[in-house]
Amino acid sequence: MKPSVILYESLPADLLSRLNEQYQVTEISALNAETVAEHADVFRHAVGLLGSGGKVDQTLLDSMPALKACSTISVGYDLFDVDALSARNIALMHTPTVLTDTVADTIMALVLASARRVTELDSWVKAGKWTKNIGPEQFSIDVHHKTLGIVGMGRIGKAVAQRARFGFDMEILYSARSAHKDAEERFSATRCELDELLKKSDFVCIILPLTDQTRHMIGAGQLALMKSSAILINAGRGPVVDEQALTHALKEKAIYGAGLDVFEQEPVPAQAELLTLPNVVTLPHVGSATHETRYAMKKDGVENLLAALSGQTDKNCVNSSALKK
Ligand SMILES: NC(=O)C1=CN([C@@H]2O[C@H](COP(=O)(O)OP(=O)(O)OC[C@H]3O[C@@H](n4cnc5c(N)ncnc54)[C@H](O)[C@@H]3O)[C@@H](O)[C@H]2O)C=CC1
Ligand SMILES: O=C(O)C(=O)CO
Repeated sequence: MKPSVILYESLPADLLSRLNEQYQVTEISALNAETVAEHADVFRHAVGLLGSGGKVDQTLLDSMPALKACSTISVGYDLFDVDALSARNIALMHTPTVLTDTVADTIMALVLASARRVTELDSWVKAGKWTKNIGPEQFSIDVHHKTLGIVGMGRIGKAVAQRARFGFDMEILYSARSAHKDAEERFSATRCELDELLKKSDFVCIILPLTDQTRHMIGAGQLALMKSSAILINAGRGPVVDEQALTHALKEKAIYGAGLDVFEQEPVPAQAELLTLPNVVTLPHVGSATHETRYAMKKDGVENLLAALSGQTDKNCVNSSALKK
């Protein structure tokens, strides 16, 4: 009998058949307490777990004594208890390379849409309000030649810097725990403290992972440092920004606007005050969600799981250094 793998995200037929060649695959609708209880026996025997969006914590691991590898169809892995996985010698695989450019494109879309009021004016035109020549009420602000501050100068941060520098002639500032000489050389990026970045930037782009250190890194105090003409973009994880403080800053016009792909609670509740504000552009966490990139992520996810289950964790493994070979 083939060893068992649990799949909690749908796969295209070609990728599913690659898994099926070697493993008995059980597909579940989502990873949660109900599906774990429903398929308790499969969870007890499964050696692999593939999907995205479910919490993989100690409670889940206790129900999976045979688990050898998890493969998340995402680059972010904040839903995983990495220490608990490493303590059990379970590999955690992710998809860090295939989505970088797509997410950077989404971030530039948020920069442009929020600065040039694309969605707001689109609604205005469609509502039949364009009845005479436009005036200053419809004017917006320039993106080109402005200063972009990047908080999270990793793979995606650098891809954003590249677009901003060479596509829009923007000055690039970044704040980071250590210097990124490659970004300084390629994009003439200047490293500075977070406070200075917030004070000087016309656009503040947050593309950080969610960790104990980054949770609410941007709160009322940080927003107060930003220029009243500046725009905040968050495409990392929602809880990095204190949403209540952001709502207040936008309402008071303490900052010009925001572009958000991620929220403290997802899906963002329909009654959230944030959604009533004209100076915020919202997306439903679609940073990587193009047909091409979502296929590439799923392919990576399958290949990562197959590799990890055959003992290969040299590529795309979050906790390779903690694993006993
Ligand atoms: N909106 C979306 O659909 C997507 C969101 N993401 C999010 O973006 C994050 C970043 O992705 P990548 O650029 O591929 O990751 P990365 O690991 O290449 O970059 C993250 C950067 O943040 C820095 N960082 C971490 N903690 C920090 C701290 N406390 N202070 C300052 N800098 C800190 C790291 O040193 C690194 O340079 C992911 O972890 C994920 O949460 C990623 C893909 C899609
Ligand atoms: O990969 C991630 O971390 C996402 O948020 C979705 O692509």
